[in-house]
Amino acid sequence: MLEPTSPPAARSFLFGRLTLDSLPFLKPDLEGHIVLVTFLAVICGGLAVLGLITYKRLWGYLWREWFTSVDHKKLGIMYMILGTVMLLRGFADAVMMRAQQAIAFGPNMGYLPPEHYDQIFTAHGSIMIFFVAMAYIVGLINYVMPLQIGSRDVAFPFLNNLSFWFTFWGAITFMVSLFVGDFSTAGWLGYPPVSELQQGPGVDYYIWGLQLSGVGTLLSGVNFVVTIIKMRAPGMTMMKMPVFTWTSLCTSGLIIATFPVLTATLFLLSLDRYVGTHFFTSDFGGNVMMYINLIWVWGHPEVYILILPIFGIYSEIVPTFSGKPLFGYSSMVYATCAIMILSYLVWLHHFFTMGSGADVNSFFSLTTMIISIPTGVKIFNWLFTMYRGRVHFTVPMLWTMGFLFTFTIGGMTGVMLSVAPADFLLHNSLFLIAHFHNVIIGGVVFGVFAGVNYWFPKAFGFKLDEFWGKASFWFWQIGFWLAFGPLYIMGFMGVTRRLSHFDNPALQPYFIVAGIGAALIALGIGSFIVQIGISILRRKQYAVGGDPWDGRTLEWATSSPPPDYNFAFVPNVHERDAWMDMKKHGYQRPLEGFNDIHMPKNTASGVVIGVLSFACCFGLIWYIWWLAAASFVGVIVASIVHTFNYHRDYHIPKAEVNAFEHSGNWQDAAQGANA
Ligand code: HEA
Ligand code: HEM
Ligand SMILES: [Cu+2]
Repeated sequence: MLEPTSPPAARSFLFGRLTLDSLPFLKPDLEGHIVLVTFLAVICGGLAVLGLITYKRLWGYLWREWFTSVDHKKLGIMYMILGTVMLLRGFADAVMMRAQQAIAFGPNMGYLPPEHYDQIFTAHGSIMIFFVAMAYIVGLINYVMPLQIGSRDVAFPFLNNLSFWFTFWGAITFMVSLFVGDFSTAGWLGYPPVSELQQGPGVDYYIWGLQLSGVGTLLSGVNFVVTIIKMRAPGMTMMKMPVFTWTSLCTSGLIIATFPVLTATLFLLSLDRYVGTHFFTSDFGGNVMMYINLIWVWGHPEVYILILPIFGIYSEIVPTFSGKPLFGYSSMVYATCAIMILSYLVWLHHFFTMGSGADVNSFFSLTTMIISIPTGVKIFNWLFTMYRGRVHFTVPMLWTMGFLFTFTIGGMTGVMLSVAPADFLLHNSLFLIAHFHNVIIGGVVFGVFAGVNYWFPKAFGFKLDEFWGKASFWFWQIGFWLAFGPLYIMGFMGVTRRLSHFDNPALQPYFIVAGIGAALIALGIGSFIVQIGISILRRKQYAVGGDPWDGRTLEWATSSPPPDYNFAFVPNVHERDAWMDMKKHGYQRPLEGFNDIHMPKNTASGVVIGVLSFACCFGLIWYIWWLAAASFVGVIVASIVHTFNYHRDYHIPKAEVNAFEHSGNWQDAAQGANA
């Protein structure tokens, strides 16, 4: 039997099992060269960025205004930047897989050996879920939700900063594995026995990267729930909350209930790997199915954690650009809650084929199908909102239309998979791969782009370029169908997932089309980056006021970008769509009578605890025990020291508030609407 760890001979006290052989870019083969080129590119790019920051003397500014910031708006933006950088990484992995599968037929083995291909799909899947989709979602909730409920920050601002750094260092852990050591080959959910028996540090990178970011996410979930429950503006009852806030609440509830399961499961897996227990392999009474159940008890709700806030984004965009209140507000809220609860009752649909028997399968089949009903309620509510509305086809609305079309099809193929007997044929086929990219790209990714285009003017005071926004949309939309349409077809023909080589040459044309689709998606990502760049260059021309879209919810009641304190006076809420209601009643922004505003102060503790936690994880990954122990003690000490910091708040003097409220930053609603 394989030993879970490498032979002790290669270990030293100082460096644990880290040796020069652990550096893949020193290996003289093709893979070594690929990693070397990537490594050099990253080093050069990194040095260029660091050099530029130093040259422009930005370090102090970044440290004071961003890294140590507890402002939910800045943290939100940092999450969005993290998500975008990781999207480039995750997409690079996808392109490598598409290139391999387009050429590896018959005698041609392609350019990636199987163990490398396996690392790539594992890294792609886990990066896309944890560091792209989750980072984007936590970022958007962070930015928008406190503004929507008329609050000045989240409930625990320091915790928010700490969450970000945990997530950030989790992402760095994954990135380091590219150049030092290797990565897990066990898939994005780390199934044993592979995850238990794979030698080397790969699985440990996976475990500790996810532990760091998982704790960060859990803390964000707690923060959001408390914020939404306790910090709403006066008059905003639960049933007057904006739908995005509702979906954020439900998602945070799901996070609180499921992420501890992930943490515990990965902890048990690390016991199996580090101290030789056997929770998840058959020796001594362990059981693989235990892991499969636990990981899906987290994994299935996770996909609804991703989609619920995105549904919230569409629920804000559709009414704004249809010039009507959302159709069926209450049914939207109840549907969200129903999905939240149902998402706990379906996890077994991921392993219908693993021997639960017909009765159990039927139960999970039915619960899965039932989720289509609240989801359908939402789809029809959006359509009825548009019906007889004056629909403006702005870029956010375009993404929304693309979502309605694409996601509905992806949802339907999900329902096909939920038919247990059909799943015996489709499980682990390319049909499954097409299903979930269909809902994740057509739902989550499109929604993030819709949300970014919608709220960007709020965050930066200027709109994003329309032409490049539309270009990005069409490249993604067409690229998606070319990339994943062939996978549906091949899935029906029985082609399974996670293959790095094929014998049947008849399949090659499908994979080539899929490759072309990925190329179009690359153009879509490129257009998005050009869109941001051009808009920054033309920011004067694209400048807008506080309320560029004639918005309905409170985030549009303040300036763009909002001041540190969000609202000089906390708004009073009387109706749903509070800001639209205020506008209808001839709201005038008060220009006098300001008070000092009590705000949380920035702190370096989050940065320090984040770095030390990463050092601890790195030590654990490489068996550098002194580093792990020292940095663990460091984390505890830094946390205790932080509790003795009594300078946690400050007041923005009323003179400063007064100056801002009279400044050129302000364009009032009426002006804003026409800007
Ligand atoms: C955002 C992510 C997301 C979302 C929203 C969904 C939504 C759904 N998923 Fe999917 N799914 C994944 C991400 C997601 N999934 C992932 C990542 C995997 C695979 C992981 C892996 O193995 O690696 C997976 C795998 C997966 C499986 C396992 C298959 C297998 O391993 O063999 C199944 C089986 O039941 C399934 C079903 C469904 C269903 C029924 C929905 C429903 O929620 C869809 C509901 C929506 C609609 C139906 C469309 C709109 C509705 C109407 C217009 C109303 C009318 C319609 C009807 C009455 C039918 N999914
Ligand atoms: C942008 C275009 C994308 C392309 C071209 C792409 C391509 C691929 C490919 C080729 C695979 C491997 C399929 C196989 O097993 O044979 C894969 C797997 C996967 N992808 Fe994507 N993907 C994209 C975006 C995304 C996004 C945005 C997410 C999630 C947010 C995602 C999540 C996953 C997951 C979870 C897996 C499964 C990994 C595993 O098997 O362990 N992908 N993708
Ligand atoms: Cu599921």
